[in-house]
Amino acid sequence: MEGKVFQNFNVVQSCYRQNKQFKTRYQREPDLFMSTLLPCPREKMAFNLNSSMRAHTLSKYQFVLSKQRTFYCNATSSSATVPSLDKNDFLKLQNGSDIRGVAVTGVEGEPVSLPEPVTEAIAAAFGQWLLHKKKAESRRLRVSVGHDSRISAQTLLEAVSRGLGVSGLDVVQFGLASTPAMFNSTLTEDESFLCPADGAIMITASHLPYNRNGFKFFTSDGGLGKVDIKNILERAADIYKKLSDENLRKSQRESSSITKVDYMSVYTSGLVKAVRKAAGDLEKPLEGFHIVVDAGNGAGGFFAAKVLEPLGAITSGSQFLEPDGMFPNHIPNPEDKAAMEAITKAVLDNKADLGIIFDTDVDRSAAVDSSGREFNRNRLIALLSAIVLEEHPGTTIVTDSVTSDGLTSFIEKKLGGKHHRFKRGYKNVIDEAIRLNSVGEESHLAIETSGHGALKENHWLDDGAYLMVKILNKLAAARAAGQGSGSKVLTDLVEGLEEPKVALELRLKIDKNHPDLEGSDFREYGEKVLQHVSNSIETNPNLIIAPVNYEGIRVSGFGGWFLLRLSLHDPVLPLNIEVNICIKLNLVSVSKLSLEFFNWTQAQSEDDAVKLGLVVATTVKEFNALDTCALSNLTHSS
Ligand SMILES: O=P(O)(O)OC[C@H]1O[C@H](O)[C@H](O)[C@@H](O)[C@@H]1O
Repeated sequence: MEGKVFQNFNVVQSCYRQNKQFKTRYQREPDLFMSTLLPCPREKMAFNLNSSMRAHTLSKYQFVLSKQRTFYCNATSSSATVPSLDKNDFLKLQNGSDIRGVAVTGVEGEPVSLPEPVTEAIAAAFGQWLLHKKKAESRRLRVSVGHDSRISAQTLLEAVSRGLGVSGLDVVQFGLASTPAMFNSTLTEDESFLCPADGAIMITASHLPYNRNGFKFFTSDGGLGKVDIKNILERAADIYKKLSDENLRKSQRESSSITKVDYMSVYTSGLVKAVRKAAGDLEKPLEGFHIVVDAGNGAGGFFAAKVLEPLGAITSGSQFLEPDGMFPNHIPNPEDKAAMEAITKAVLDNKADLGIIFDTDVDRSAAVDSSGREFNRNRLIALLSAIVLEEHPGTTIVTDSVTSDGLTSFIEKKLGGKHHRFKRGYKNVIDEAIRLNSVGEESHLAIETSGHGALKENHWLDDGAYLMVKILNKLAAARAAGQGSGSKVLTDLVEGLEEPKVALELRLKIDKNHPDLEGSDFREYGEKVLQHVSNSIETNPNLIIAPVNYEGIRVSGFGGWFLLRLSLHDPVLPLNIEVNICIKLNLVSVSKLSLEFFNWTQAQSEDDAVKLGLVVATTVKEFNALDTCALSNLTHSS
């Protein structure tokens, strides 16, 4: 592996140079350090504007002039003011285990909630949190920072780097990167790439619209969870307040080195090595395979040129590989219908063996076989389960709560594994798999219908690219064993998976301001709705409440099931309904398996879905704060 540090420069505030000893002392005492060193708002805003402009201008020439250069950013006065924000404003930026907000103007009714000063405070807070966590380290800490293709990426990258500098941490900028690569950088042992990083920040808002952005944080223990994110936002609110303290006007800033590193080359070479190893150390195990990639103009374009091509695959027909934060072609999201249609079309048009699609920051993925069948949602889980259960017979597969009944019988009856249907939320699913292992139940795969999937062998990292590597391994191994080419080996692996005829998700909004909430939290109201549905259904002889269920209420009946639960983030009760009428095939002569028969089963399934919808509509009708329009549309569609 060749070390490629292609740019290295230091951002040093001249006024701080005399305080070298200060730095060493306060590195160990972050709170004191922060309260003493934070600059005043006016200086700060000026610093933001000047430093980012100067850094930008200089960096253009640094590539040409030298590999290493030190320059100074002096804060000057400005009339700009930092908007007044309190702890609640910061806490509103939490989205489960991520931070998300509006980073640029342009969408009516969506004011910017993640401006540069807020970003700086959040990054400084992460630095402070990391210093606290790594108290025992005697050396200076470093944090890697990467971003996806969003139009606000560069501005936020600069603000994050300044914020980390405020906390006295060194910054290693990776540029365009994937979320899993950022986590990986906390594990890689290679000093020439300044790895391992003590912490990593990915600037991304996954598949959300162009005006949004946000952050994911990692240490070598994995992604930070909800509790730590809340802690960081609380710290950020305090830091931000101190930024407005006029008494700190004369404060000085820590020096911080910022180094740019081409880390994606390390990460991608790891993926290439994994496939070669699985194929018995063949240099080009995918030679002759035609695989098209759709990156949706996110960060995943690297997969074609840096992973597939070195392995020998033909990638012509790949599309939307260039980063473009306006996402002009489709949303980079395997859960999006238009996105899946686009990759399916590319596979069919190019007569490719396989199609691969990523979300914006490559922590999710899906695939399409040569006939245009999607490996997505339950079918992707079934495929990965089949691969993992071949390697680890009997292992437990942990999934989210909206997986189908057909998947359970496929995993348990066909593959001989155990299906543990847990909660929605990739972090919940991964943490549950880790917990199971810790109490002696072996689990090697945690995967969501959203396309987030993590393997024990890959440090429980939800990596869309690594999921695809597992699929490529299967293709390459089958070819090496002379078991034919193309994607048939994959399609055969999911043979027997029973898929629903009807699968729908309705998202029923709770009006947070409705008087029926009586000032209470929407979650409390949502829980009341769920309790009421449960009580009403208990006595219904046509319906069975799932005895083991980890969120909301899951009910079977009318040839299918529904799950009503509280959204992880929004004032919404998502309702999933799936129906697959079961016909005993031995009672139906093969001649009847015609289009007519297919249409009949479809119509029956739709009727059953409506019946399940009606059950919910009837039981929730007294809850006036719940918007049931989507349910009415369904039940009146029959
Ligand atoms: O609860 P919901 O609103 O349906 O959202 C649930 C989803 O939220 C985010 O997108 C997470 O990344 C997913 O892991 C999770 O499944």
